[in-house]
Parts: sequence; C-alpha cells; structure tokens
Amino acid sequence: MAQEVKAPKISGAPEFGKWISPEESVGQRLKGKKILLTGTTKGVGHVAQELLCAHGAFVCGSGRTPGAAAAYADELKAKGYKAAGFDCDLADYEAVKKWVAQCAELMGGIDVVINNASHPGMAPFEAMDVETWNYGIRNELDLVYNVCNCAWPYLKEGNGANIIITSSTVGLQGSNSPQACHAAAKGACLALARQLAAEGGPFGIRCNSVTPGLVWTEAMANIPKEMASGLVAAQTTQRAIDPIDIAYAYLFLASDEARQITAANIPVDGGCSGATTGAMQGEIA
Ligand SMILES: NC(=O)C1=CN([C@@H]2O[C@H](COP(=O)(O)OP(=O)(O)OC[C@H]3O[C@@H](n4cnc5c(N)ncnc54)[C@H](O)[C@@H]3O)[C@@H](O)[C@H]2O)C=CC1
Ligand SMILES: C[C@H](CCC(=O)O)[C@H]1CC[C@H]2[C@@H]3[C@H](O)C[C@@H]4CC(=O)CC[C@]4(C)[C@H]3CC[C@]12C
Repeated sequence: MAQEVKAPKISGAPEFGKWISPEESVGQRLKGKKILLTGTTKGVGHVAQELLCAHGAFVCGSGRTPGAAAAYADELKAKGYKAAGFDCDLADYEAVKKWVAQCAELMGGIDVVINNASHPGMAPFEAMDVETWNYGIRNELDLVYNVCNCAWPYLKEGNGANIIITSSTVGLQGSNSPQACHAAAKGACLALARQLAAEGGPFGIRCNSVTPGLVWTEAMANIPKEMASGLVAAQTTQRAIDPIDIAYAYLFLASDEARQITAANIPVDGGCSGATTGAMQGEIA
C-alpha cells in the first residue's frame, strides 16, 4: 500500500542569497555533510570514502565481506576522519532498511546517498540464462531502488539533499563486450536518476548520475595488455581512468557547489561518449 506523501518543502517565490562564499569552501567542500556511500571495501567506493571524509563529510560505507567495511572505516577514523562501515547485502531490502536506519542514527540524519556498489551478471546474450540476468538486475538496479527508497524519508529532512547513481558508458551506448544485462541495468539507472530528480525537486532533493568509462580498479588488473591499450586508445584523453576520477565527480555532485545541478549525467569516460578517436574498444571477455 503506497504511503501518504507529505506536502512539498519548496513553493512560492524564490529565496535569494548566498549559501557559501569562496573562502568558506576552501578544503571544506563537504563540511558537515552526512553521506551514505555503498560499496566501500574496494574499487571506486574505497577511494571515494577517504576523499569525501577528507573534505569534511561523515561517510558511512557498506560491504558484503563480513567486517571489511568496518575495518576500513576504522583506518579512516585513525586518520581523524568521521567514518563508519557496516556489512549489508544491498540486494536485500530489509537489510538495507536496517543499514540506512543505523547510519542515520549514527550521523544524525542523511544528506547524500551515493549508489556506487554494483555487481554485473556478464555473458554473451545468446548464452545469458535467466539466473545471470536476474543476478545482474538484483545487484545493479534493484539495490539502487532499495537504498534510495529506504533513504528517501531521511533525505527529505536533509541539508542540501541529493542522490548520485553510478551508471556506465554502456548505459549510453552499446559495446562489443558481452554485457546485455549490465547495459540494461545501467541504462535504467540513468532513467531512474532523472525521475528521482523530478519527484525529489519539490522536497529539496537533487539527483544526478555518473557514467564512468573503463576504470582501472583492482578487478581490472588481469585484463590482457593489448586489450587494455585498446580500451584506453578509444578515449580522447588517451589516459587510463583512475578510481579517484570517479570519486572527484562524487565530491562535486554531493557538494553545495552543484546545488543547481539535478537530473544531469556526468560522463567520466575520457571522452568516449562524446568523441571518437577511431580506435576500437577492446572486448572484455
Ligand atoms: N570499473 C569500471 O571499469 C567501471 C565501473 N563502473 C561502475 O562504478 C561503480 C564502482 O565500480 P568498481 O569500483 O569498479 O566496482 P568493484 O567491483 O571494484 O566494487 C563494487 C563494490 O560494490 C559491492 N557490492 C556489489 N554488489 C553488492 C551487494 N549486492 N551488496 C553489497 N555490496 C555490493 C562489492 O562488494 C564491492 O565492494 C559500479 O557501479 C560500477 O558498475 C562503471 C563503468 C566502468
Ligand atoms: C568485467 C567487469 C565486471 C567484473 C566483475 O566485477 O565481475 C565490468 C565492470 C564494468 C564494466 C565496464 C564498464 O561498464 C565500462 C565499459 C563500457 C563499455 O562500453 C566498454 C566495456 C566497459 C569497459 C565495461 C567492460 C566490463 C566491465 C569492466
């Protein structure tokens, strides 16, 4: 049964005035922000949790390996940052509801939700069985619904509230990698981000997406060298994308610097989605 929706927060004449001044923002771009960040035990999320903490945020992370997210958060706390980490299978709605409530209680609310965690089901389409498809939808799309739906009531009370959904260049364009489910789920993430921006606007909630190209995380270490150079050659920047490049996009979109940016997508793909170098993208088996 759908719950009753409270009246929108914003109506009537615009309020003019400054939220931040340039000197105030130096080194404190996320001062006081309370951030939920999914998937912090490795890859982009691991780098992003430290970067966002370093810019003044309190960041609560999550992981599937028991104890891993908490252990990493302890390392960040030892550096003087405000961080926490909990075990949570984000594909399990009830587990997410508990995780979100735990984090909201710990931080005293939630201002930002960054849907970074994801795990694709990969196979050539003709060989993609229903289990692989359902696994990918559960772990690339359903988990975004779970986290955003559970966090929504807290965001309505948040300060400069916003959601970031991490998609992929494959959500924008097909590729020669065997990833039909990954493409479908990441394309749906783009549509969901625009819709949540529309429904969140009256409640002061922004929503944006990020579409990374190939990011050189630990998981990519065993990609054959000729394939790796093929993938980078397809980027106009001709430089491998580092996990921190995605984390910088999170930092900007989460901050009040992006207060007038919503329903937007930021490609962090070395130029792949906007221009071609003529070089072929290598196929990732
Ligand atoms: N690495 C790449 O080349 C690209 C990555 N992306 C996207 O960027 C985001 C981050 O990617 P990476 O850091 O490379 O991923 P990763 O595989 O290194 O890390 C993903 C994290 O999410 C967690 N996770 C996955 N499913 C989960 C679940 N059901 N419950 C709890 N935790 C779960 C994993 O345990 C892991 O900690 C993902 O959304 C990915 O789809 C998009 C395009 C390219
Ligand atoms: C094989 C990777 C998943 C490994 C795993 O965790 O099981 C895929 C994770 C992200 C994918 C890449 C991403 O979607 C961006 C690129 C999209 C594109 O157009 C070319 C293929 C990608 C490099 C794509 C390849 C598969 C991943 C690395």
